[in-house]
Amino acid sequence: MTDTPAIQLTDLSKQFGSTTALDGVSLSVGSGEIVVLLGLSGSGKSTLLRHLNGLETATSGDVRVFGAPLAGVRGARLRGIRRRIGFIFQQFELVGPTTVLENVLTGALATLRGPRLGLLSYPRRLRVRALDLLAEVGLEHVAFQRADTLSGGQQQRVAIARALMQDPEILLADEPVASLDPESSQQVMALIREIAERRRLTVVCSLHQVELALAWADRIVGLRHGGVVLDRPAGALDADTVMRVYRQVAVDGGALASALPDPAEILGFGGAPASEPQLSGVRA
Ligand SMILES: Nc1ncnc2c1ncn2[C@@H]1O[C@H](COP(=O)(O)OP(=O)(O)OP(=O)(O)O)[C@@H](O)[C@H]1O
Repeated sequence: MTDTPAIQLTDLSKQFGSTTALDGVSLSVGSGEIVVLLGLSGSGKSTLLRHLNGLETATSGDVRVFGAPLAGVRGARLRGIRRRIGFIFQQFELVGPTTVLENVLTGALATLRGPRLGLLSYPRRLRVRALDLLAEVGLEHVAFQRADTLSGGQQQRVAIARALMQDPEILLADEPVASLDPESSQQVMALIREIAERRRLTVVCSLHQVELALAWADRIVGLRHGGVVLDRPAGALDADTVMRVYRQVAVDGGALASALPDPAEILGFGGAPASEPQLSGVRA
């Protein structure tokens, strides 16, 4: 790990009109760290991720990636930063009617001039590289198949290969297994971890599965109403502890809450989180 954090957020806040999506988030992620963001639906996970590659601009506070502030960065400089950051999404975002290989190749578009249409419009060295990446995610045998003929788990692996075409140093993942069955979810998460370790990537990934997060992450950051309420090494937490916090939140200060230890005590924070009426986003 280098001394400069890969990601540094200082007092980051984001307003969408009257909605506070992020509320004074400070977070430092070291190079090579694998971090999971947990939190109820609407707690700000996607908004936080989107700030990390300049898809959102902060209302206030500071976002630094590789030590460089993102505020006011536009055009070629922003594209240069984004090239170092891969992003994978819940719905894979593949072009269904085109081949798997061409989908992977689109990951290199930011490095090329002009539009590309068809496999042969990409330089040979990139086609070779895309095939190598498909082999890395175990899908070289479907390279020439249409992307929309693959299973969800396979499509997410194609999306991972596409992100790797950029040779990123940071990988952001927004609920990458939310559309997958439990077995495919395990496989995809194992693959991301394996690739991240091999390539020494910094990973920030939002998830809704508490058990999976605990088994997979180096560190867990819990968001609530756009603020950080938990930041601990995964090895220092267990599912019961994390779920107690969700339940405490869900019972709105009722009987279960009073029967449990103060979450501030469990989590090492100064103040207990306020009540949270919705539990619909918890899919643990
Ligand atoms: N572009 C937008 N315009 C207006 N409000 C937004 C926008 N993006 C997010 N929000 C709001 O900001 C808050 C945080 O949303 P965000 O999508 O970051 O939550 P999340 O934790 O990722 O939720 P989920 O787990 O459901 O994906 C929510 O209240 C949401 O409605």
